[in-house]
Amino acid sequence: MTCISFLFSRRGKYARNHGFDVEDEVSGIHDVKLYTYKEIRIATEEFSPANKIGEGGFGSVYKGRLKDGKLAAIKVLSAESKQGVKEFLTEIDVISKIEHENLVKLYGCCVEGNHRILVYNYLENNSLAQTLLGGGHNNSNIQFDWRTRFRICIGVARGLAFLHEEVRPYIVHRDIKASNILLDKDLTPKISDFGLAKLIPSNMTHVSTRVAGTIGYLAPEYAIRGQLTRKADIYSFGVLLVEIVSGRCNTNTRLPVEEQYLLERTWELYERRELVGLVDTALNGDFDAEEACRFMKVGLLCTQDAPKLRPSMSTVVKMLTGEIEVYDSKITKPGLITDFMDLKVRGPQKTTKPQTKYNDMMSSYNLPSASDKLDSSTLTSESSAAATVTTFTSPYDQSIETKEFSV
Ligand SMILES: Nc1ncnc2c1ncn2[C@@H]1O[C@H](COP(=O)(O)OP(=O)(O)OP(=O)(O)O)[C@@H](O)[C@H]1O
Repeated sequence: MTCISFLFSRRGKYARNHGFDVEDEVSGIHDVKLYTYKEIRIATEEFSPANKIGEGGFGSVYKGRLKDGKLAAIKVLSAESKQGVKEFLTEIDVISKIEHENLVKLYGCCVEGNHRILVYNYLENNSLAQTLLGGGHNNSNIQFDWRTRFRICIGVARGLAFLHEEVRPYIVHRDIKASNILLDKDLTPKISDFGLAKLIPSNMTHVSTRVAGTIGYLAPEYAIRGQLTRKADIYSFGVLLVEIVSGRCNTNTRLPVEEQYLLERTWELYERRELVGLVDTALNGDFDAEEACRFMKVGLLCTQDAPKLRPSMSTVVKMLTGEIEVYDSKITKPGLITDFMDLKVRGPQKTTKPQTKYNDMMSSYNLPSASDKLDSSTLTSESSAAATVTTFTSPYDQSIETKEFSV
């Protein structure tokens, strides 16, 4: 663990000097295998387009076969981004030291000249965003029956409980979402993409940080004040849980207005005691209704407005498996970022219509599905007197940076 703090303090120095001595930094990490660029070129057949399996905020991802015969997913950091170098180091730092059935495994990396490459265990069945939530636009023939979804939800919950409660310093992932849950050949879920993760010493209640994450999964208190605790991941997990049970993305502007925001819809149906109506129709009624409704109630608990009302991940695991009961009396309206936008936008301007700004923002992002990329690069929303400047920046994804607050 000393290795981690050593690494971070050195990183600060390099950052101030406008550069990262990446090779130097990587050599400070002992548990990671270093691949040569030649090995990577051979594994990916010279980065053949036929082997390209994805594109993320980080750069391109290729499938490759390593010298020892193992299949690997090879993430090539695009050359331009400084931000990417930081994330590259974070990712190595965080996952080279931990191992769990529900976390993606890093085999090693390549840092030669300008090349920054991460090498992972190859996972055969893509991400939940591309398969379960792919809306028929995917090549997957996976049948997400109720048992499979049950196992996936519990697997992700266990992976997160491990990060939050079993490693020291504990880790907040910060970007739990459907595209970061990969599935292996047995459909065991693996949490991936640790580029935004934060290591939080146990004597600190939270860290204040620039907000980064994905719209639709962000806990309101984190989006508003930038206060990061494990509860922000738990909120994102709650959103993901409801997505898995319902088979719907958290935001879908193609649906009728009252159904566009999944969490709002979940709360509405919960209040009407009609939660079962939200379960994915693709299951053709073949599911355990008691379990499915319990899962959605846990989703509501995880997304409660007050972070302290959200259960810890180990409690979530027990609620999902039925070891701990989920009491209706504990469930109140979830924290919705739509409400936060109302509040902020209304401010002293009493005439501003509730939700207008948020809806405008969402439609200008044109978010039909969680896996879609943005094409607008920056959108700024300013509420007049409060001098609140919320900048939504997205070179590649739906990331939010909140620059200033006055709540
Ligand atoms: N270990 C892996 N095994 C198989 N496929 C992978 C693996 N890692 C990534 N991929 C594929 O590459 C795609 C891009 O992954 P990456 O983590 O770079 O970006 P992302 O999570 O989709 O988006 P973002 O970086 O914007 O959050 C994934 O959606 C997945 O299809």
